[in-house]
Amino acid sequence: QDAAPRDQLYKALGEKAGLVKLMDDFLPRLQADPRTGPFFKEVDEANLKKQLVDQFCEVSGGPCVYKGQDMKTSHMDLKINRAHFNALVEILQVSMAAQGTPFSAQNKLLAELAGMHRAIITTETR
Ligand code: HEM
Repeated sequence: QDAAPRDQLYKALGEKAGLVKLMDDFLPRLQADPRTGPFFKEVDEANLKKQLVDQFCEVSGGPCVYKGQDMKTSHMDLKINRAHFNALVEILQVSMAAQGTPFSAQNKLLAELAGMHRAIITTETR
């Protein structure tokens, strides 16, 4: 059997245009959800969107190079706990489902991102 091409997930996410559309849906949901909204009140939205598109593109095997800060540095002052992290993952899944992303691709992307939890979660307190 041939190995899956390394950009298979990127293609399933609809490539760059699909990721831009995903972020157009995801960021407003993050802002509207009471669990995550407070974190995103004063962020530079255009920059965050660009960084997320590049990061998800790279993580999914696409032809992008993420040039933002590493996950530890960008989240260290935010006091993110497990509940915040899980809420973001849940909202991302809702967004991917709304885009019609195939379920297997949803799960592959979430598995990649789940591996970043140690860098992002910095507190046990609520
Ligand atoms: C797997 C989960 C996550 C990923 C992949 C992720 C990814 C990113 C990326 C790529 C950036 C941009 C960094 C830069 O501009 O250099 C960022 C910034 C940010 N993230 Fe996350 N993040 C995750 C979880 C979370 C969670 C759970 C929260 C809060 C609920 C959060 C809140 C923020 C905020 C507020 C910023 C903007 C920081 C600023 O501009 O000062 N992130 N994230």
